[in-house]
Amino acid sequence: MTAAAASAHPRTALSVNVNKVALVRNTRHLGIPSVTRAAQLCLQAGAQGITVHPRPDGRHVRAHDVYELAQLLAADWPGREYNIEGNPTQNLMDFIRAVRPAQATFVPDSEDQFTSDHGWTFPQDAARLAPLIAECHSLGVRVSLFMDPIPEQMQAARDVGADRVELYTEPYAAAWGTPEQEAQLARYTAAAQAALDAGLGVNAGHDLNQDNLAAFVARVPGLLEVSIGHAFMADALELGYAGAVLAYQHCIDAGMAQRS
Ligand SMILES: CC(=O)[C@@H](O)[C@H](O)COP(=O)(O)O
Ligand SMILES: NCC(=O)COP(=O)(O)O
Repeated sequence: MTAAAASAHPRTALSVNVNKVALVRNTRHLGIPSVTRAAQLCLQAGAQGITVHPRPDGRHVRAHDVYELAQLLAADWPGREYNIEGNPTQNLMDFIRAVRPAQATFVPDSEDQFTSDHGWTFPQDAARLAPLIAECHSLGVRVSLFMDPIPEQMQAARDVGADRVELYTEPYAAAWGTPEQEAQLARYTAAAQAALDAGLGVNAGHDLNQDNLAAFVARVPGLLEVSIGHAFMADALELGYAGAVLAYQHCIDAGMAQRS
């Protein structure tokens, strides 16, 4: 990538989601594998951030993890970002008020949801999100809204006060390697451009992996951050945390090199 191109496109940041380390840890009362050690090793290897999604049922990341990770990042990694995800009408705001992370990602999940599978919808969700977004801003916290890749929804996300959107990428991942792959990429490219046109930053996440990441980075304009957990941790079981960070950074750099 030329220097001019590099300066034109900020490098897409990798935020490692450590939910699944906590999931395994919770299957015994031994405290291993350590969530904070996983984060430390990922940050040492160059990850630009750590993401957690402390769901109300405590199935994986729990309150103590949220606070321990906040202490780790503040003490050892002041330049890296902490991204806390959740539903702001459930338990998320208590964590945001206590921790004041770099970013809060609002996700419209129900308490017993298997995993995140949809974004916010406007105008229906605007009235209840606006004051919560304003409160995050008063605390100095950036707000990203988890969104489906629908261009027509992006201006409304901006109008409610969001700084960024996180494009929900499961449909893209599910189409990878099928005849639908290109159509999905075009869908996310259009949604990202609409977000940029509305003055939003663009994040992305859910089911991104080493196979589908480079093409996404190459084609989706203005991609500031990808948050990756499930596939990352599956790869880390084979590569180690540092090896997985390097592998995913390689995918990001390969995608950056293909950007026009
Ligand atoms: C919002 C999203 O897509 C993921 O960040 C979410 O954290 C996945 O949650 P689980 O790890 O509980 O599947
Ligand atoms: N916001 C997406 C995220 O943090 C991790 O999603 P996944 O890679 O576990 O699907």
